[in-house]
Amino acid sequence: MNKEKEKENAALAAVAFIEDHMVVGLGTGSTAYYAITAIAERVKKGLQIKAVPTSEQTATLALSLGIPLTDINAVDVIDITIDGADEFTKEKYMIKGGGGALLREKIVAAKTKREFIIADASKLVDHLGKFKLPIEVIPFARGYVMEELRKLQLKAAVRPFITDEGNNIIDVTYGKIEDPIALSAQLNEIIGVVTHGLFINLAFNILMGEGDQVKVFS
Ligand SMILES: O=C[C@H](O)[C@H](O)[C@H](O)COP(=O)(O)O
Repeated sequence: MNKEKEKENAALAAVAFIEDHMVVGLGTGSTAYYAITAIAERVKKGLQIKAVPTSEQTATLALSLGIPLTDINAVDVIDITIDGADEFTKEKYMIKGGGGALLREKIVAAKTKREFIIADASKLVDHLGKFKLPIEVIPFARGYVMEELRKLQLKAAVRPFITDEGNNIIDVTYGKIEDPIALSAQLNEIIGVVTHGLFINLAFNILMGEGDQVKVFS
């Protein structure tokens, strides 16, 4: 079974949870793409939802497919969000932000009742850290944060990319993250860090396509 089919199967399983009148968060990336196109198909058939996009890229895609959008600040709660991940463990710890959308994705996830993460089987890892951890920093703090990471003897590089919020991203090589909860707290303490790509206690279910099955981590 190929990776794209696994992504699509996971996406279709998640989209089945969407009901009329829900506020739906739309993720970003190549896996979320399958969910967005499946949602658009249901909207064409009469499904009534309002959607909150997690990036400008997703907003453009959703609008082009006829999915009605709303402002995140105009809703009290988001019922369901469907988003991808760069890596995840069976404890539902994740790294996100490979596509640079981590900040809005994290805000949307925090405001969501049921966050469904969809992925192909290659994203499941025993320990996070093979994927470089994205850290979003305000441009003014870029040099300072790089220096702080250097002091910790970490390999870090500024990504040639500006986020939707006008910030920079620093990708940090960890190799193996022993304690994601402690690392998350440590990174949040660095002045100038807006957020980082560690998502902890934010997924309701992870739906992973594996062969022609969809495995659920809850
Ligand atoms: O910033 C991007 C997001 O966190 C994506 O959800 C993540 O990078 C996974 O993307 P993909 O589904 O393309 O692997």
